[in-house]
Amino acid sequence: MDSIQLTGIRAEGTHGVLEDEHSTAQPFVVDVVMQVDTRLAATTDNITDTVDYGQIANRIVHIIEGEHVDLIETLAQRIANAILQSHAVQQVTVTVHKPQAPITVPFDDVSVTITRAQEIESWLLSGQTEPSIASKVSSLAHEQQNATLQSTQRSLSEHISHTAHAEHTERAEYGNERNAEPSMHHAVIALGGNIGNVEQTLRSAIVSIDSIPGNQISGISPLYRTQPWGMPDGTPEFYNAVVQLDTMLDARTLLHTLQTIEATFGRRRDKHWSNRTLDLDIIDFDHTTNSDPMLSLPHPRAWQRAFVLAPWLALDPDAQLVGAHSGAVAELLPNTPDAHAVTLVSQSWILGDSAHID
Ligand SMILES: Nc1ncnc2c1ncn2[C@@H]1O[C@H](COP(=O)(O)OP(=O)(O)OP(=O)(O)O)[C@@H](O)[C@H]1O
Ligand SMILES: Nc1nc2c(c(=O)[nH]1)N=C(CO)CN2
Repeated sequence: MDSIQLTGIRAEGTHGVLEDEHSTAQPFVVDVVMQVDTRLAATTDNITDTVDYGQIANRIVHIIEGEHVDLIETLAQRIANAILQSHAVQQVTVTVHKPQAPITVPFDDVSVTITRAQEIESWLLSGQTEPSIASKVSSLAHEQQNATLQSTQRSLSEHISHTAHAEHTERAEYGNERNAEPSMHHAVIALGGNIGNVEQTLRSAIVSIDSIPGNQISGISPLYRTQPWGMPDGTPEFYNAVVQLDTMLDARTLLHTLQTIEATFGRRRDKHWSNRTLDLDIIDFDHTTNSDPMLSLPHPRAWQRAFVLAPWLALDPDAQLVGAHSGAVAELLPNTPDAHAVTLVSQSWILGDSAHID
């Protein structure tokens, strides 16, 4: 198997058993070896067919600088979990060095090395769940994941062959370049829901999106708890997040894929703005604009929704909305009616370690 190696990633963190280590940052250095089949990428020369090592480096720094843990074993596990979010990585070996560890004799370095392989449940579950429950949930998650992937891929290939027949003369629009070489697009997708175990659903939905051939999730926002926007009093609160996606799909195929994933997670479309298990909206696609009601770009209501703008801003402080209500997301956010109705739940929810959500 091919491997991609990233060594000497450095950042300061407050990890350690001693009280003083909880407050005084010290350096941690991380090396990773990722097992990736690079043959497809070498043929297509396309980053979405491999792993983006720049993204991996950012994830590692985010974890080192993030929430305190006592042990470098735990830190290594969190880093492995975060790397295995990229499904191109089949196995990863993580070494965490702590060169200034509080050891009272002269020493060069202390480190831990772990090897973990790709298993969906390795990052869907925190390892903090009670083991018997964990194994049940993990196999359910796995089954649901496989079912989602198969049904989405089936639906996607049907959609592609249908549209290829029906619309072969159509002009290229918002990334729908039927006669051109496929190219890479950048999308921002909002996720939300207010029925069931939404946190788990959102995590699984992200895996599903990332699993579609040609897709690579490149950024995941923190998780927010949000008051229902434009919905009657008594509506259960929502959880919302935003992801950035590199995709070879055109915008319409991407929307179709997202709707198939919504359906697999039990989304019903009986009423407008109704309670839902999962909602996936395309907020931005290559900064293009389009007024087709079937696919409006950017999303026509994003500019007035803190439940979209707050996670987007947390993910990308320079985010810009294009179109009729264009502007920096940082400037649009304070003017939204729900600006004070969004609460940060967790930065690292995707790793499965946020506070319990009922
Ligand atoms: N940018 C977009 N992202 C997702 N759906 C869109 C977009 N633009 C238009 N649509 C269309 O909107 C229709 C309704 O979508 P959906 O059921 O997700 O709406 P909603 O979540 O209830 O409301 P809202 O669109 O205000 O968030 C979809 O069938 C889809 O064709
Ligand atoms: N807080 C919150 N409110 C909403 C949401 C949502 O995701 N979060 N989605 C809606 C329709 O898409 C309507 N209202």
